[in-house]
Amino acid sequence: MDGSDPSEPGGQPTQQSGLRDFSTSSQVLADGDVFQGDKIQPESMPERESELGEIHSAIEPAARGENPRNLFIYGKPGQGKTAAVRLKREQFSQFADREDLDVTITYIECNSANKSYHVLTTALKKLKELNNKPRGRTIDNLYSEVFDYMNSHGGTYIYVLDEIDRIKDDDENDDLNILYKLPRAYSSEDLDDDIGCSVIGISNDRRFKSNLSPRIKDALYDTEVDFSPYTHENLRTILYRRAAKGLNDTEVIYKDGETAGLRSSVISESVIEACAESAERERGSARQAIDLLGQAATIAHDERDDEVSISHVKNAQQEVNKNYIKNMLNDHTSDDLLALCGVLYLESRAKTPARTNQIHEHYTTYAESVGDTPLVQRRMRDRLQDLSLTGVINMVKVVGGQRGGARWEVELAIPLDETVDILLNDDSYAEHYERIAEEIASEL
Ligand SMILES: Nc1ncnc2c1ncn2[C@@H]1O[C@H](COP(=O)(O)OP(=O)(O)OP(=O)(O)O)[C@@H](O)[C@H]1O
Repeated sequence: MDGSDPSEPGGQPTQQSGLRDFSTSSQVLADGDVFQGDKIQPESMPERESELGEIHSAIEPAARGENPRNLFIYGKPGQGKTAAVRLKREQFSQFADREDLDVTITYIECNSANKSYHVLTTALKKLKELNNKPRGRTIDNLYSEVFDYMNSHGGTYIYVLDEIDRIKDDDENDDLNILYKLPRAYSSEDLDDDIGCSVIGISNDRRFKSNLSPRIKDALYDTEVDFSPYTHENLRTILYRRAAKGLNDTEVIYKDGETAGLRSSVISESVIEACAESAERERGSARQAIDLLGQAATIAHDERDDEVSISHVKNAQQEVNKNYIKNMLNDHTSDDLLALCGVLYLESRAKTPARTNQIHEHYTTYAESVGDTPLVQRRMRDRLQDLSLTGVINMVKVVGGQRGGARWEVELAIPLDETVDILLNDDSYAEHYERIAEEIASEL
């Protein structure tokens, strides 16, 4: 093989052949990895100064040999919760090394450790630096092993439980629930008096707290920090720093220690503005803003352009929106999604804000069409409430209708076209929702 195009006499690749030359470099991208998922950890987060301060205050007692505070961090997706905790962990670990402090901060991703049992096996694997998680133990054994380890090694232990809302035990017994046990271990008989222990829980699910038993709530919620959605200005400065890292010939301009602008030959302020504006509209997610900029830069590179332009951003937008919406839908049950289909139908016919009885009518037809038993209106309204808590729809109570009573009004909070497109074409949804989505799409 000589790498030539066999379909062409003479073997030269052409535009028509659909083959593009590979390239080892890029006119715009200095390091595309900078925009990939959550691969790169920010070295500073000036937009989260006060939230970092709260994390700092919760951890710092450990430096004085006191027990650190339990902390609960809430915020919508992409608001820098994980990044902020990691940044503080890094900063504190360096300080602890310098000062020879015995503090262990263990980070556990509860998405894959979604039962108390799995959290404990993950904790043991990390604490004891095992190759695999321990197997075949009872939950009592695991608690004993974790506490024995802490008692015998001494020091202070901070457990970061990211996506803590994923922990759902089959056993309703609080005494065996990690969310009860760990935050109060410090004052229990499980740990020796000189051992410190606390929990930092991170969640993007507002429903989580309301579903906890009062005992767990009490144990877990010492201090709560809310990561409110990033503003347009926040997203702009986050994007400046990412652009300077990931794009060629681009640097942030600082004035008196503050971010003042961007100097670049491959991207203009207006393109950064467009990315920030789009992400702000979609609940101010930094992840989405960074994704969008990265996709736009990749399209510019693929097209062998020497600048990232607004039209690259527009092309990238649809793809990024779709990924974002898919992540949101993943968090919902089939009943939620059927109720959402009712909203989508009305939204596509410009009949929103809609009332629950209108949505229920379409929801019922859709549930029956896929062989599900429809919920009664009141229970379907609970499903709508769940969709509202994750930001898929807006749901407001309006007082003073025709009969003077209160009623709920609902409208879609995410882009209509992309949502319908996912239900219609995405492998995870199309099998169940394709027919329904076709009907909704018929008027788009
Ligand atoms: N202030 C910031 N400066 C630089 N990068 C940021 C900032 N905030 C967030 N990011 C980046 O945005 C992405 C999302 O952040 P992060 O994972 O911390 O969000 P999150 O709130 O934990 O989201 P989720 O609830 O979805 O897990 C990451 O790539 C992170 O590095």
